[in-house]
Amino acid sequence: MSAFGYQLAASLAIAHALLFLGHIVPFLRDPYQLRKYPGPFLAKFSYGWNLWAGLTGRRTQIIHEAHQKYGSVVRISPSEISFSNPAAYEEIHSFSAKLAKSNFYDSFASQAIALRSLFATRSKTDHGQKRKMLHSLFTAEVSRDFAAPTISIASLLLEEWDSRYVCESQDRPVSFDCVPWITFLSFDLVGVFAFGSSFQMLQSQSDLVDAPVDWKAAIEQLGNVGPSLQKYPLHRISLGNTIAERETQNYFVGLTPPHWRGLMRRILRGPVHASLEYSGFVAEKVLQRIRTAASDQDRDLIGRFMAKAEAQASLLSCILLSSKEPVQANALTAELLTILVAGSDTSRNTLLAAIYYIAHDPSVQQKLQTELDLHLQTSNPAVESLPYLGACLDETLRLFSATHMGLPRTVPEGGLVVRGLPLVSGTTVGVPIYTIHRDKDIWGVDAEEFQPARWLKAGDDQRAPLAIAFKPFSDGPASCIGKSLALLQLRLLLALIFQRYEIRLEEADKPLAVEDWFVRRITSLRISVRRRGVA
Ligand code: HEM
Repeated sequence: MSAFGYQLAASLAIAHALLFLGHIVPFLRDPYQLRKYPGPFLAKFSYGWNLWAGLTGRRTQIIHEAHQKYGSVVRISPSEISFSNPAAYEEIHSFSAKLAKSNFYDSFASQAIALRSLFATRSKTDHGQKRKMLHSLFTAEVSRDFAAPTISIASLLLEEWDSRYVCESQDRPVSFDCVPWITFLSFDLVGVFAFGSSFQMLQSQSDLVDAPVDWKAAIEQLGNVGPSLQKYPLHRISLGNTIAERETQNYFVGLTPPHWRGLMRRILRGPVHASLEYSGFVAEKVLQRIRTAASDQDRDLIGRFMAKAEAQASLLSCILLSSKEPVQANALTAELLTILVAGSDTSRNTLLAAIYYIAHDPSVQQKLQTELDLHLQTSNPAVESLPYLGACLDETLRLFSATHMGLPRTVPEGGLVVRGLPLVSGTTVGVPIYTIHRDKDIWGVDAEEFQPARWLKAGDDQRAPLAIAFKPFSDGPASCIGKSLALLQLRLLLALIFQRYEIRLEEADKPLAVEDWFVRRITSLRISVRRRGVA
């Protein structure tokens, strides 16, 4: 063997030895005292199993199957335990529990802006302060201000569907993929909520938006918001694809152990760039909106703008007007980076799933339509009080929670006992929402089936156990801040869509086409629509 051959063999031997020691030594030392817990063999030694499960796009299903195989406590990485018992949710996520978000959330901190959003904030104290500040912008009362814009934006969707897909002869319905339409709708709605104006995607039938070519210039400008802001050369980016790439990247990086994250980001160079472009886009939108309030003429415009109820309640307007401090453009941008995603992706996928489930069962669709016809007046759609509509939505959120994984939390100093098991400080714990939503002990033998009636049949004594195992919006201090808005909009949209159309699935025998990342993503849903009451 040549000298080079010896060198190569020696290097490989050292690399293998290091790799072996790097996994075996921690396993033998067992710093988290997790050796006694069952789980996939590789997960005992390496974070690779968890990352591999993520890369397959079926991680929640894989962890669900691991629970079926190993029981209610499963070790899914050298430092992480998954609990499938619904009672563990309360112990981990309640207000009295002291667990902070795990280092998974570091990956959701913007690479472009030093400040963290509420969602990515891990320190309990900082998170509590931010939450207190933002709370008043997400109350049920504020959400109700968005009912009117939701109806008017939804009517654009319905007009488009009427003109394109409702044909004279209902014998040959036109089938189409409704995913792009619901995507445009969701972005337009979150645009109104966040910036006071829609992205007009339904009008343009495109999710292309203008973003600064030089994203860094827009970010730098955030630190120096003056009356005369710089203009940037812009280019068109697909907001849907950019956000999808950003979210997938955040999810993979979050599943990677912290010391390997730099390498992972280098591997995911394309999505990392998409994420930075997205930051530039949001920064530019924030700057534009602040500029609207900055000059004399714009103050006038803002005055008129604020007179409109829906604009008055827009997130940005509230922050701008309620803040006594000078506007922190970078803090706003950090928050909006999350809210544009959290407010569109989750609702979009939930709405698509609800359309799928309701259309899948003609008897469910008919019952819903009977309720809508009896009680819904277009002028005043009091959707909050419609029980079957509420049951359809709850059942959708049960079977299809947009955020469905075990939301990882870190055991604090001093350790913690979960379900009677002592856990040492630093251990990561989670309860997969996907799995507790399918627990047969709670939901019955038909747990896998879409049965809205289960919510109406449940007597008062049965509601408490159901509530313990129903966490689509999570629970406790870091639960979904947008829950009221999401529920209001989803109820309205479902009511408007199903009162107008009878919907059929083109491929009713096929399961939903879903990709499983941090937010579950429906990739296609082909339907046909028939105007109700039209022969
Ligand atoms: C069906 C729709 C929705 C579902 C299923 C949902 C679900 C969730 C869940 C499970 C969490 C906890 C995540 C975690 O701990 O890692 C969460 C957090 C959050 N959601 Fe939602 N969400 C929805 C809609 C919305 C909307 C419409 C908004 C805003 C407009 C929003 C904004 C947020 C924010 C900012 C957080 C972070 C809260 C915190 O850390 O305190 N969500 N959501």
